[in-house]
Amino acid sequence: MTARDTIAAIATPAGRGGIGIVRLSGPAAPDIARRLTGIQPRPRHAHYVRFRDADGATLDSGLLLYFPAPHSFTGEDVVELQGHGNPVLLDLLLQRLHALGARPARPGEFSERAFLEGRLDLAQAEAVADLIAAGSAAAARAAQRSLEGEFSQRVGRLLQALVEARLHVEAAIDFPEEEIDFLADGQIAARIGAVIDAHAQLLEAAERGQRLRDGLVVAIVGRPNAGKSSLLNALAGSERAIVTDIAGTTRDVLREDVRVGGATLTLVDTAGLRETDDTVEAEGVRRARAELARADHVVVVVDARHPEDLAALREECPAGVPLTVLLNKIDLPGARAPAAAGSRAADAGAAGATVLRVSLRTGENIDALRAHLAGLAGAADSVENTFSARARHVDALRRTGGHLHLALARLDIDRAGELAAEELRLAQQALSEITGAYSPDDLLGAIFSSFCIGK
Ligand SMILES: Nc1nc2c(c(=O)[nH]1)N(C=O)[C@@H](CNc1ccc(C(=O)N[C@@H](CCC(=O)O)C(=O)O)cc1)CN2
Ligand SMILES: Nc1nc2c(ncn2[C@@H]2O[C@H](COP(=O)(O)OP(=O)(O)OP(=O)(O)O)[C@@H](O)[C@H]2O)c(=O)[nH]1
Ligand SMILES: [Mg+2]
Repeated sequence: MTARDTIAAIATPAGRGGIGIVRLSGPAAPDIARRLTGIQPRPRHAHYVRFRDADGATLDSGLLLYFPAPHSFTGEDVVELQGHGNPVLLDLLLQRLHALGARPARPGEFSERAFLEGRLDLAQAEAVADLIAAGSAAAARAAQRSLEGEFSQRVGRLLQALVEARLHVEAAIDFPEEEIDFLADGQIAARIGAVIDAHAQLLEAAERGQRLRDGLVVAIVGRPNAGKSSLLNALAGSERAIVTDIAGTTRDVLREDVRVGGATLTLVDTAGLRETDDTVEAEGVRRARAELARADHVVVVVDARHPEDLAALREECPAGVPLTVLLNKIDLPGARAPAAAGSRAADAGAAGATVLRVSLRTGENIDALRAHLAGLAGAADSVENTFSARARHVDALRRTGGHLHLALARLDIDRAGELAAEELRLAQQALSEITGAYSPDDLLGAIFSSFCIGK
């Protein structure tokens, strides 16, 4: 442990409010508090005091709290000054604290110190920021669960099983005369198999947690005039996009966050896909394809009078991205389902996708569409055991999984104990990045700098 300087920041949001809080953390905090207020703060006691300027004039009056190390949010000496919520007053107070020897905190520096002091692991520190950023009750509950260590504990349990499997492999290598037996009797492979199963469950849960945190990105694609922009407007509840009966109306990509059920989705409206000589429209089509390539989910809107359009559209969609097919305009005569179209191509187009028949004009079946989308976004999942997760965590878990599968292959197929051991070591390293037990140098800076100041 190295001695640290003392940091100060306004912890409450910018703007006027009932109360404004300035927080100090570091070894000089109690002394700075004493010089600011003239009293010696008692641990975990609320003092009503005057915050004084250098010349003794009252800057503000408020409450003073002192949490001595290590029993504080950061694990260092923490002082809170709870004054009136006026940004001018709070700035003056902060300047006074700087004059008394505190330095401005960087974004996330309080949480970073809590991490460095071992008060929170990395996933928990990230959950603090996610809790503050949560845009729905479900996302907030999930972040709370991560903050309480739910995610970290599950990572910890997997890590332990992985380390045990690794020890068995290492032991087998260390006793070469027994190695062949060890590797052949299938017990170690079974152990790794169990770790792989547990890993798959955790990855799935983390992906759900990430969807809750980040919201699902849903690209709306289809032929011109199918009703894509009408869909965006219907779900946004406003005339966000221009809708006309002219094919090729939408050219730019339009994004809109919409709430369905308890979840938030980002809908992406795009230009209708078709060959065109119009330079502007062609650029729109190019952008539509780019959105298609990076969406979490694709809604293909098809004019129900032309279900045969579906097969070609389906070919445009990247493999592996889940699809919803919306047969729109069922209010019009001539609307058909793909199966009824009698076309094999249309049937193939709908295979494996959820198909919903709607009219965006009359509103028919829109509720079913909403319920379906809410389910996709995780609102319908048992929120009870969901925890929040970030892309960083999901990425680390995917890399862990890759190494686990390789480890099993080395063992089972190649009978190469040393190579299996190395894969398990890499798996352990990737998994440890989540809670920060192992973290590459630049990772911490990247994580904490995205927090708010004062957090
Ligand atoms: N005024 C205020 N409200 C706040 C915070 C804060 O820092 N200040 N928080 C900041 O994020 C959150 C609460 N999180 C906190 C977590 C730990 C400790 C803390 O001092 N823990 C010590 C002492 C516990 C005790 O007194 O029983 C400990 O755990 O040892 C304080 C706040 C939300 N509300
Ligand atoms: N009858 C009927 N008309 C609809 C329905 N949905 C959309 N329309 C009409 O179809 C036309 C095209 O709708 P848009 O939402 O602009 O279609 P789009 O897919 O965004 O078209 P582009 O932007 O040109 O690719 C408009 O005149 C809409 O009013 C529907 O369910 N029934
Ligand atoms: Mg449009």
